[in-house]
Amino acid sequence: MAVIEVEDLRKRYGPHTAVDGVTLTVARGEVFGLLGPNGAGKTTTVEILEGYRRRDGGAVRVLGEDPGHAGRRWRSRLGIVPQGAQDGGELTVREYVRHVAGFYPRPRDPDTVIERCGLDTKAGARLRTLSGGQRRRVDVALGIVGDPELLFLDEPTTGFDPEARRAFWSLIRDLAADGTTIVLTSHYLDEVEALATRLAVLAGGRVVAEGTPDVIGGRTAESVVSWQDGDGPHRVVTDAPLPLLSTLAGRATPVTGLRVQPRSLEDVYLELIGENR
Ligand SMILES: Nc1ncnc2c1ncn2[C@@H]1O[C@H](COP(=O)(O)OP(=O)(O)OP(=O)(O)O)[C@@H](O)[C@H]1O
Repeated sequence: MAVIEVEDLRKRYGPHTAVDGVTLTVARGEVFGLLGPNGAGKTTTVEILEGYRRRDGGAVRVLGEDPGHAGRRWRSRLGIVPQGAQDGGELTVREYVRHVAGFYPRPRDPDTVIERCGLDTKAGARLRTLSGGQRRRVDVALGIVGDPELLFLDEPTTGFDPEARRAFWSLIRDLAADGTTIVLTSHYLDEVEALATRLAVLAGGRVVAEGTPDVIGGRTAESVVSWQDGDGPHRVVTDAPLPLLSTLAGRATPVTGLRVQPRSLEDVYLELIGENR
């Protein structure tokens, strides 16, 4: 069943068209990645889906309702980790997470959420004393404490150290395995590749590619063959790797470090946004 249905979504800011006919569907339990350069329209699109921004055109259904007219009950089914971090302040992490849990009809246990977000040693610390990455973890805790059916994550791991990022990935996988639908906006392509079951690339307010991370943008149509020999490292992008491999196999001098890989998501992404600039 579709949790998000967007048809020909449009949004203008004065003369500037920020979202120019976006159509997409997200099914229950998917981790849907939204990629695109700065200014592509990702946050505008997501804020319309969250009911925080009005659209100028198109049809949108989120959890069966139009976000432009949905009420508090509908909102309590969403979890949102927006781009900007929450304010600091005099509350402790535990006080703040408990406070926000109180807004939801069936919240998760705040202490378990704090622990899952790697904040147990900071539960008693005041928000203003946290590092940037720790504050971001509080944002994630606030986004999931309501036990949302649909979770929006806008660049969630900015400022995370590598260990915290891996722990976050495992948290997201657990949430998805429990049936939470997740929309993940990120500039970290490795993050999207690791987590997304499907993704869309936005450029200039339009969807320029959509698919699973392994096939998007014709990723599997070509392979990258790389190896080393006496002349140094080599890298060839080809749609026919087998003849090249058999040539390399027949060489008198040895070839080392031979690898055959699909094109990286980064290569494909840069090509897509370059074509649609
Ligand atoms: N409130 C606003 N008023 C005027 N223009 C806006 C407003 N919000 C966004 N825009 C413009 O709309 C376009 C899309 O912005 P948006 O924030 O949706 O992009 P984004 O893909 O989320 O970018 P980023 O990766 O930088 O977060 C940009 O050109 C931006 O300058």
